[in-house]
Amino acid sequence: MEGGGARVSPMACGARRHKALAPWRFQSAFVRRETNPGVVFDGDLCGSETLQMSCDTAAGGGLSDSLSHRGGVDGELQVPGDNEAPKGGGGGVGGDYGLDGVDGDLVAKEGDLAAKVGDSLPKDCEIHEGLENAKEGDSLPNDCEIHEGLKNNGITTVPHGAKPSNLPGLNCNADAEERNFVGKDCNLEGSRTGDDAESNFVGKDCNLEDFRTGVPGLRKGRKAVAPWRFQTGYKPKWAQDSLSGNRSGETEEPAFTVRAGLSKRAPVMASNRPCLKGSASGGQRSLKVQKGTSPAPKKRKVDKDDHRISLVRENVLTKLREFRIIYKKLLEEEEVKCRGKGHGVRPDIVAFDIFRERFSADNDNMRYDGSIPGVRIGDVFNSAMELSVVGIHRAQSLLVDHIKKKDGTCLAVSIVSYAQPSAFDSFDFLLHVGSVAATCDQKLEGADMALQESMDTDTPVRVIHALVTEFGDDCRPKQLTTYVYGGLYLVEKFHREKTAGGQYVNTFHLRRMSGQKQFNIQVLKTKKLESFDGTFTVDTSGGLEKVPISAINSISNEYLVAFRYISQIQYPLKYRPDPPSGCDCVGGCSVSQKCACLVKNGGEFPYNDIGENLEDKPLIYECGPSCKCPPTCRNRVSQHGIKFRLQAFKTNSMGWGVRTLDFIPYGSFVCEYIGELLKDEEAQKRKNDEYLFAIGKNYHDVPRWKAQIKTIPSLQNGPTEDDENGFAVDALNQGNFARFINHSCTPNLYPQNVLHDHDNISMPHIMFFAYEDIPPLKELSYDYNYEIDKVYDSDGNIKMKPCFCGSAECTGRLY
Ligand SMILES: C[S@@+](CC[C@H](N)C(=O)[O-])C[C@H]1O[C@@H](n2cnc3c(N)ncnc32)[C@H](O)[C@@H]1O
Repeated sequence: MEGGGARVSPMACGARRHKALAPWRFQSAFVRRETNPGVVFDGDLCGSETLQMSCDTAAGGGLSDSLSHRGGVDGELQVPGDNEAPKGGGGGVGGDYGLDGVDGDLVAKEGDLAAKVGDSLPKDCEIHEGLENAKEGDSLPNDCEIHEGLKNNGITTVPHGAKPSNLPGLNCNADAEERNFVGKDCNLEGSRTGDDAESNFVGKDCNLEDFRTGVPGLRKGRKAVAPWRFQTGYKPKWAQDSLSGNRSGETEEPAFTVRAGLSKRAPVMASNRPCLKGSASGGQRSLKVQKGTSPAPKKRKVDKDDHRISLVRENVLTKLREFRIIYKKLLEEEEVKCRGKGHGVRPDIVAFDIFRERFSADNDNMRYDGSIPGVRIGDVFNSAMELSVVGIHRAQSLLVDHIKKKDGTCLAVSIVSYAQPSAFDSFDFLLHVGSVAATCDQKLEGADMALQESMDTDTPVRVIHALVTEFGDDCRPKQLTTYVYGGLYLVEKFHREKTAGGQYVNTFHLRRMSGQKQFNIQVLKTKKLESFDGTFTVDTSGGLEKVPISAINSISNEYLVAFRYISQIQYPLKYRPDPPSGCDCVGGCSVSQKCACLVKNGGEFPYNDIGENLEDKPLIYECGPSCKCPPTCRNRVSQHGIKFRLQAFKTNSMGWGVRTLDFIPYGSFVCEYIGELLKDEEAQKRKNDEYLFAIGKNYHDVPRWKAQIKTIPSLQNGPTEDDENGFAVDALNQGNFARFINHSCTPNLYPQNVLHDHDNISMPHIMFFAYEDIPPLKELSYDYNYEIDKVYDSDGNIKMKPCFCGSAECTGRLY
């Protein structure tokens, strides 16, 4: 981190000194891409398909996936277990995962995935009772048992006697997570009953209390006025282009575009981001604005094949979206239940049942071997249930999914591989360790026999890589599993190896079929904790956040810089705002009841019925402490704090950054920018302005807010003195993890002005919302909105700083 920053002599700019000095960065006021009706699916990225499918999907609709909410709660989701990721776990997390490159989402490296004996599995497996869709011997190996209680989760095959460490993604602790699908004969009891399952999906102790409550204030910054960075009220360039029709970067033209009907949600592809023509909030981006260089949009020819393909793809994405919506709703219900009494049934399983009812016909008719139309190599799935939803691997099938042919023989059609790639491994070759035979004479059975049949008949097998990220510490190790579709493989050969224990292990060699798209994603390294050579902090918030905020540095031994962690804005005594007047909606707020808070919002709920803010607004009034409505009121969203698991991590070129470990649906509240409230003059005097965020100044700067402003009573009077001389939040010495969120020219967050605990529009809360669906492991970013060539040092010289966001739309300079 550099100190000093954009210091400017207060007088350097004449009357509006701040303006000249500071390119105020970080403005909200941006336009959602949803305004662009088209949904674009990404094409190749670096020679490979991207991991954005899940995003796309969600783009359409919505919802949160298992990961997200699991995290939501206590971060207990992932179960740890002393088992480590199998081979290659890699080396810790690290690197600039999200920002460098569009889809840098997940990332992994190539690796020979070299599975070792026991790697992906087992032998005497047990299927816990209640597994409705799995029958004994179904997809599994020898000597399997079925235990009670586990319904449909396809999860529980566990090898007798196998060490946890042999089972990637397997958790044997009480916290255990079932989603890894592997299971082991360990303590899944809880899971069966749903107890531990909840840990995985809702957070262990169901700390979902405030799961979807409010959002705090919002702010606007006036460009001219605000000196520093971090102002709300700005519109990313691509967002603007989406309105204007301009776009750039044709080289990143998506493979195809779906024009209709995906959903209310905005497209998410980075490649579809048009070039910005000028900032909605006043043209901060002087370079672009001055030059007016936005190229005219090029029309892409879409032929019939493209159209057909896009429809198929759309169908897949729609299913996934539907599933996520169902799942999200169930999570919310689960949250309510948790508040009341105990745990319920795993929502992902229930969601899948509901989904199946709705889409049963489709699934039944689904072609089941070979590639699945509409599913692309590199597509990312957030849970095993999602694999089933799109048809690449049935939920009840554990590691190997197989089908019965007419002649009665079984054919393996897909494998979920938990072999973790290491740094130099290749995805081209895969070893799958099947069941363990008691004697060398024993016949192949179940899934192993199906794999042999696939080998004999040259039947391609879909391979889904289950990438396990460990992110806890020794005491509370946790895992995050993300599934990436790797393409078709052929089973080349199989052999039996004698283990030290005298048993024979069925080992299958699979080779990736040539001619497929490269599978070159980088995988978050999942190094064994004990050999991790970086630094790791379990919770940088020290328990102040509902969800722990871990910090990891896998590129050096440097710990997160010291600062005082606070979870609420620090108001100097003299500026402490008064509590607002509240509404009287005892039974809950509604537009028809003329809720006083909704009236302040212009007569409408600012959020949709699942708490999403789908479009930035000049200001949002949430219900607050004086209101009579319950905490579950739909008009309380950002005030309930973070619900996604987020992690500070050391990037290669931008210092520390923040990434999500969960899937974050578009429109979701992510976090607040917390720090010390300062008057502008005071902020100007601070030597280090790297963590300053100008607030409350830009309500009237955004042309497209004009209509909305007319409906918000508090903004009727036009710019006030405070617009010129307002406040800033400084997170340098005290703040929350949001201080580590880096800038990107194609950000995935936007700041929103929100008020809930006071009514002073010059000091709204800065609440970040997801500008798009954000997949797990993606770095979070927002646009600092610096005005190029308008940042000065203390001698009045223009300061320049290169931008390392890595976006295709990068302007090259931070300021
Ligand atoms: C609010 S801090 C963000 C957290 C910071 N990376 C850290 O380690 O504390 C802003 C500073 O991060 C760095 N930074 C953020 N985004 C950047 C980008 N896209 N390119 C280069 N540096 C960036 C710059 O040094 C900037 O002044």
